[in-house]
Amino acid sequence: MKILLRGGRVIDPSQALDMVADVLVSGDRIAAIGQDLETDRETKVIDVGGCIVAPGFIDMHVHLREPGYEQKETIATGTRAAAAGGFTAVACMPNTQPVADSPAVIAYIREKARAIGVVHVYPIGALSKGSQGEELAEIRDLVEAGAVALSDDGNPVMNAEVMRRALEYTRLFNIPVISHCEDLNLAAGGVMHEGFISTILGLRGIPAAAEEVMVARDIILAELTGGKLHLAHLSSAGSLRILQEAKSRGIKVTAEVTPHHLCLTDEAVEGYDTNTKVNPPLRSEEDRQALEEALREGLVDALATDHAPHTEEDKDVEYDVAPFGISGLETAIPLVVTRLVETGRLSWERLIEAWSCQPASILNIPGGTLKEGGIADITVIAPDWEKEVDVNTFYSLGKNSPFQGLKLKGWPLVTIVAGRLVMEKGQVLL
Ligand SMILES: NC(=O)N[C@@H](CC(=O)O)C(=O)O
Ligand SMILES: [Zn+2]
Ligand SMILES: [Zn+2]
Repeated sequence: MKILLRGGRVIDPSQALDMVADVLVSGDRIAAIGQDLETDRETKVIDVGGCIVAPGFIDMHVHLREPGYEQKETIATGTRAAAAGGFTAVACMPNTQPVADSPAVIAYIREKARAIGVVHVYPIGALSKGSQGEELAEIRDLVEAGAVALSDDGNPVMNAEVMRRALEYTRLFNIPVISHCEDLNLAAGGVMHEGFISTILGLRGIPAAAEEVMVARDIILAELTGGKLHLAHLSSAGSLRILQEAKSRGIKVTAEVTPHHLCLTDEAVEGYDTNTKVNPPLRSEEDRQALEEALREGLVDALATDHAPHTEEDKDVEYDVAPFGISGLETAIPLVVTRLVETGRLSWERLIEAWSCQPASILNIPGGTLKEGGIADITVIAPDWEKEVDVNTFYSLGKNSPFQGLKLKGWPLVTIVAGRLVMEKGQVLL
């Protein structure tokens, strides 16, 4: 099977490539990039004139919910949501039931993904047993089973000594520790950003400091141990100042931001829509602008959705008791394209670097490049394709999006995974 993507703007930051060209896929590999490539009768030709052709987007932070919470999402539905959203690979968080703290759960996820998934799935192992933050998980076993990183995401690691040992031990395997930075005592029962709006709405706030003190702590521990630290879903300007200082001193730390923290602020909570309830919370406009700038300049390395699907039942309750999370995979790319790329605040090159090259490099997984001979994971985006977000068309079981009804441009047009056409014009083909 061959596929020819004809006449797109091919942007591959890994090779400093930005030109109008054809891309030929043969089997599971990139066969050639060039002008007017020849085709034979077996080649499926897709006209991508006016579109962006990029190395496959990798979402390094998703919650697939399986095993245990299959009513929220499954590996089958979550990977289809990823393909529909323009992603060729996802890394999935271990806060399942049971928690992915054993080789058996990691193996289960990988096997299920191989059998019925439509994009690559890289499991992240739990850092501590049951993600309780007390006793380290069997890290060697998790890595041998295929975990690409360790995290207790969903929960912070409150015990600094446990975090220290995780950062120390993971050095042996050269994998990152992904930290959900939240001091639970400071966050204490909060449900949104602590500020003027939380006061007006009468909702309990989570101060930015709850994140920032943990960012500072984890960076200090990364320096102490030499371990690789990756900071998940950063939300505040203060976190970025600490990150800046750490990077300027050469500490091994990387960071990600989400589309929702780049596109919304705490003002979105004003209608008490529980789909705006997310952890960390949507923060102030000043924070949002700082995140945008940090992504643009490369202080923040990567974009990630933190796709956190929940059922309508889960979310159809009072703001105070609703679970945290946004179903993000199927709006992520058009949100960032519409708000940041089309407005000239983020280049295509930087977008692709942050959502393809960097995640591959941070997790040390295949992808992030269109090099000839490499695996054919490709994302095509149609910058001019405009349509409204409709959660009813999501492949994800999680319809919990605060972006319902929003008109966006720059939808993903084609997703190719290991040479297989898995999505065309928004329709998943497998
Ligand atoms: N981000 C969220 O609001 N929710 C995540 C947990 C997490 O990423 O911390 C979830 O698992 O639902
Ligand atoms: Zn988290
Ligand atoms: Zn998460």
